[in-house]
Amino acid sequence: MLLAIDCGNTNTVFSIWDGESFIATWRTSTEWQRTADQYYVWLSTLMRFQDIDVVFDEVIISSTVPRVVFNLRVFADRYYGVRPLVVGKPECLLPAAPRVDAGTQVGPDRLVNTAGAFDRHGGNLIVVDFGTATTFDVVAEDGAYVGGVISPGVNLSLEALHNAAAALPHVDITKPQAVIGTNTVACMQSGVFWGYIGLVREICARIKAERGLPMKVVSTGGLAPLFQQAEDLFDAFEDDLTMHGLTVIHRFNKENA
Ligand SMILES: Nc1ncnc2c1ncn2[C@@H]1O[C@H](COP(=O)(O)OP(=O)(O)O)[C@@H](O)[C@H]1O
Ligand SMILES: CC(C)(COP(=O)(O)O)[C@@H](O)C(=O)NCCC(=O)O
Ligand SMILES: [K+]
Repeated sequence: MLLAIDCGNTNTVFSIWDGESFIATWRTSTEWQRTADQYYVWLSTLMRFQDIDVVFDEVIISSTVPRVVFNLRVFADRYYGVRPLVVGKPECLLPAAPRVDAGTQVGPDRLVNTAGAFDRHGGNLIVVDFGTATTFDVVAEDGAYVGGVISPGVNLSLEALHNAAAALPHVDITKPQAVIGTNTVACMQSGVFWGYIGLVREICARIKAERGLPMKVVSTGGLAPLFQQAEDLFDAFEDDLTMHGLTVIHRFNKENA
């Protein structure tokens, strides 16, 4: 049984893959201080609660937060006797090598999204991931990551307004009824929500023009559902894209080890 761990800057997701489907998925906040023992107590409690009695013989990790990887490695080793595969490390093979500037460290989540999206849709894709940051990953014809765009995340933008302006409150994002807000909260939600609609439309159009090709746009990440219901920006929405990518990379490494 495979345990797949996707650690973003805000949330860490654990999924159990039985070779054909995910039998369970749990989410916790990302905290680099969390120890191997704390991960185990948390995960084993949830597994018992859902009557899931499985043994992990493989673990794969993607982490945008380098500091958490050490404790996740200890967790895999101490409790399951497994040496995990860590995306971005030299020993973890990728189905297609990224084509970027020499010395660039591409975020592992972006490499994983690329592998997952190419497996499902083939090449010439834009993957938009609404996580802590909003990232655009450009996937070439052959499945290679060839660059992209990093924008501030939706919640990060709202937090920045709140932190920098004394009179602006903490606000949760939602789709506003109108563009013209008639109170402070509505004004802030409108600025961020409709601003993001414009950002996504403009960036995707420019990427397509730069590549000179028709491209499919796939969305994923914690806040993707909010934008999926809003406008015709995406050809597909996949909330499990990163997890799927982890299983693709895991399979590729097994087949090519
Ligand atoms: N179901 C949800 N509803 C509302 N906000 C969410 C939900 N899931 C995640 N978020 C928020 O969306 C943002 C991105 O989350 P996530 O995709 O988990 O980020 P990351 O992968 O960078 O850790 C975070 O600010 C998080 O608080
Ligand atoms: C851009 C990111 C911060 C996005 O992280 P996330 O929103 O998934 O937490 C992450 O992919 C990262 O740290 N990337 C390294 C730089 C790069 O990808 O070019
Ligand atoms: K992201």
